[in-house]
Amino acid sequence: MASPNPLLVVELQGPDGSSAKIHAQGATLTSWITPDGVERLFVSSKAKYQAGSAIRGGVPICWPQFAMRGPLTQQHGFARTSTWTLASCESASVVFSLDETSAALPAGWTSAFHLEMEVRLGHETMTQELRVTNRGDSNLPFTTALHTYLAVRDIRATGLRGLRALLYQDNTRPGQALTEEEEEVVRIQSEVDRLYVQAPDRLVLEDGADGRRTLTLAKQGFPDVVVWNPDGAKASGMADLSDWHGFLCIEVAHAARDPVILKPGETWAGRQILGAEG
Ligand SMILES: O=P(O)(O)OC[C@H]1O[C@@H](O)[C@H](O)[C@@H](O)[C@@H]1O
Repeated sequence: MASPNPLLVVELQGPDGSSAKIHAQGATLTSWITPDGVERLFVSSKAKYQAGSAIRGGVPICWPQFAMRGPLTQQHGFARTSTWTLASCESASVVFSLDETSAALPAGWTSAFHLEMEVRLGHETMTQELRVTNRGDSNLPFTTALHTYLAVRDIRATGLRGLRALLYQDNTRPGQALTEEEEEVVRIQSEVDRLYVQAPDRLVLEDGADGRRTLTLAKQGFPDVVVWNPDGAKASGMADLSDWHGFLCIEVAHAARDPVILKPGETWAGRQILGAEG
């Protein structure tokens, strides 16, 4: 079988005039333009599109490990740095797949698996589903996230609804479990790197201080949510990041508590549904 092509890009057209682009490199969704012509995802202008690298922006897939929450020494795992294979494609949907025969595996990896990443455009919605099947004969544990870089006009004028009073683990203060404030809207005034435990299944992003452009983010199968923006000081040390003001990462995740443990033959699925309301 021919090797998957890291430069392959699939373009989708939604039934409502929306469009999307998905790169075979990491099966990374890199563009979702809603019918109003607005690009809803952020991709760094310094992003690298090459085998072995993760694309800085869009929706990289963290698997089989979110951050360093697992046995691998590779932050966020190898799904985002592997080149996936195009499995099927229609005008408004696509499925990419990855298994142990073509993934960029770390030394010592022995598990057999099959991943599928599906993107589907609907009416004012974009649905993205990750499916993981254990093809081996022993349990397959993993943590995971869809690391979504949402485009915002100005991070300082961005608000997020749905996190009120939630328990979170703060990655800028490791080891600390904290509780979010009682405010309805969380605003980003400095570096943020929080893993909210058992977050609600629907969040709303307000893009702009007036809250006029909103985006809803619904999740199924992912209990947790990560909110990340590095702010200026950390961003200056990231060679492939162009504009830290222009995005907020909201990452549906299964990472805070026990890993998913898939028995031989089992399949796990997690989904996010982004909806543009204006
Ligand atoms: O630079 P990377 O590996 O893409 O990670 C970016 C960020 O990803 C977030 O998910 C993590 O919570 C952050 O700690 C991390 O800095």
